[in-house]
Amino acid sequence: MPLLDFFFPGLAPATSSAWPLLTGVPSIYGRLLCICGLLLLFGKYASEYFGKLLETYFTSKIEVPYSDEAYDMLIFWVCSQPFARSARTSLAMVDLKSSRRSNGRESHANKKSLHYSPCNGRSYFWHKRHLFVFERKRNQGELGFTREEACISYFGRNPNVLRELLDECRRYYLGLVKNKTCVFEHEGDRWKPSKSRNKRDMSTVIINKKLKEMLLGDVAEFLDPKTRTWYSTRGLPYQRGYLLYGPPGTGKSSLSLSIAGQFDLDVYVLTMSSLNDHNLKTLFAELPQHCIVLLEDVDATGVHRTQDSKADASQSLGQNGSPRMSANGKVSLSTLLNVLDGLASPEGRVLIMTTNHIERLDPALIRPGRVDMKVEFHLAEEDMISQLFFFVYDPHSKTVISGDDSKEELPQLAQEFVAKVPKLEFSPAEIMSLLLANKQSPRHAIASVDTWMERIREERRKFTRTNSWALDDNDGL
Ligand SMILES: Nc1ncnc2c1ncn2[C@@H]1O[C@H](COP(=O)(O)OP(=O)(O)OP(=O)(O)O)[C@@H](O)[C@H]1O
Repeated sequence: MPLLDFFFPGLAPATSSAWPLLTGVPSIYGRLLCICGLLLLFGKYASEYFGKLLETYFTSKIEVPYSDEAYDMLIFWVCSQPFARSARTSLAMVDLKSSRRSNGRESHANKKSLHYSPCNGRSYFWHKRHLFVFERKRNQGELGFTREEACISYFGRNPNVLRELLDECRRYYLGLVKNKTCVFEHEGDRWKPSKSRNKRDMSTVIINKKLKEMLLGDVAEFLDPKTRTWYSTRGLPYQRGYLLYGPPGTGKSSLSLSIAGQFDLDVYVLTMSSLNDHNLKTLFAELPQHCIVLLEDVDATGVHRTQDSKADASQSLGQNGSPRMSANGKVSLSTLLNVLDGLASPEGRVLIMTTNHIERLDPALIRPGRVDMKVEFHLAEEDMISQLFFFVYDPHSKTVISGDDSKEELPQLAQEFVAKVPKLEFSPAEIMSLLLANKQSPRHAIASVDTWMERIREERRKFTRTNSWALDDNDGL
């Protein structure tokens, strides 16, 4: 017993109380049953004990939280490994690589193919002459959210082996997202990678050439390492802000994604309507260096002007130092202004705000320093209509679609199309929808202009009526 207690502390009391029972049982079968029970108890206890001992002294481990991009790196690599295919309990997900492999032209057979990764429990696998254990757990987090966590361990005491494995996962993942723009969205106060999109070539966004060059030149200059040194020697916060404003469907979001693709930056999208002051501060504090923070439709975000828009950061703290929420639980303007200027903002952060209504924005939000360049987007004028036409039908364009008209005729057809579409009335998005609906035939697009215009105008009239009713209803309330 003392020996048992020495090796397996806690087991001896259990077995000692079972001993008199064992000796007191008169029947041989009863004794055998007791012995089996004791052996089972001992076996379970010993395996747990040795398992813990092994884990504590002879294995190395790295935990990877669900909210971090490293989680995706690990999972995508795991999915590509043979051991993942033989796991008996798996999680099924749509394969990120499938569209890449098929070069965008997915046949029905491999469309949205699934990949499987082991879940709930441990999977053992050999890799580069080491035995690893992959484990995935699900914990119940705050507010009832289920939080996942993965960990990878190996039998050995050199942590570099695990780091090298994670580095391999990282390289594999970067290969997968090559030519893609990684977009992050928030879940509570955590960033989570959402879908990665194919990089959008800058040439596919049609705006005034000079304006585009000016904007790209400004971003390039800002991201130049020399500029960073320039900022730091002067003690200035190394951040830049842009405001893209104009009617819906004029290319503001598309341009933001193209900039991200061109400069190989990740995009962090902030949806202000689902945030409060505390979450906004935490999310800003967790942004990486060199990224784009995209604040879309900033006028519609619910940011409201507080009495003290110039309040300092200390004022937004409650009595016990905890962050004070704005009155309606949403983000207050003062907090937004503070995080944009504040120390929590990362180095090299490019802020892009987009809006359809610049006149609704608080002047403090878009003052120089917070917004360094304002770019106005317009409805399509003559040159833009013509560029959109060539973009869709020009055989030299990357999105070539063979048409029924010869190439020589195209300039002539473009002129006809431009002559039929009124200037500064329709957005590029609307014109694109017409052209794409007739992508096989420019002639057909020209013939459809009148009916298309009529339809768009009617939709607008309906929309205005509905909106005015909604406003009347609100007035009534
Ligand atoms: N200037 C443009 N050049 C090329 N495509 C455009 C342009 N503007 C809009 N489009 C097309 O129209 C669609 C909508 O564009 P986008 O979302 O960028 O507009 P937006 O100005 O951000 O609109 P909103 O203000 O409603 O968010 C996209 O699919 C895009 O390809």
